[in-house]
Amino acid sequence: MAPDNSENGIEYEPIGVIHTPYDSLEGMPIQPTGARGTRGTVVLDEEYADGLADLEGFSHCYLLYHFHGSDGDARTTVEPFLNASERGLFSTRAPRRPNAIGLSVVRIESVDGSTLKVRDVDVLDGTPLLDIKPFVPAFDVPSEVEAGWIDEADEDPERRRSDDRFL
Ligand SMILES: C[S@@+](CC[C@H](N)C(=O)[O-])C[C@H]1O[C@@H](n2cnc3c(N)ncnc32)[C@H](O)[C@@H]1O
Repeated sequence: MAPDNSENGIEYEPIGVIHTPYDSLEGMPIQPTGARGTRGTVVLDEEYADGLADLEGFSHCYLLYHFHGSDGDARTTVEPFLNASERGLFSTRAPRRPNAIGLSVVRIESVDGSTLKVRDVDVLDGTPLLDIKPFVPAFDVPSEVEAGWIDEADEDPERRRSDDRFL
């Protein structure tokens, strides 16, 4: 049943769970570009299964989820995986944040009942799912893009692997 968010603050309930081959933070990819080909299964709670209708026509979708292995944290700087210096939290994708919400663009392989099979997943097995949205180039890809300090980062995001610094 959907949560009642009408009063005092916001409370989300997971709508499903993301299964992946990654059962440890050590050595896993840090972004979908580093997880190319990795298969995952998104299992939606039955009550939301009808919401997957029409998604099969899209090649990619966003998964929004809760970083369940990381405590929420109000610190405003972090040392990200890609650089050996502190950065402002909101210029990073670090999992330890005030609201531990992650997002990944993944490739859709199939939709079957309440199950969505995807590729290129960069999340831990058992990650609670908050939402799914289609990736739409006409909505989501701006014509000119700069990626700040990440454009000049020390490390290649495709090759860089995770550790447990954000536990
Ligand atoms: C840098 S974050 C990026 C995730 C997502 N693509 C984003 O931009 O929000 C990816 C890292 O978060 C960590 N991670 C993945 N799933 C997690 C989970 N469920 N709980 C805590 N940490 C997680 C792992 O260290 C992984 O390498």
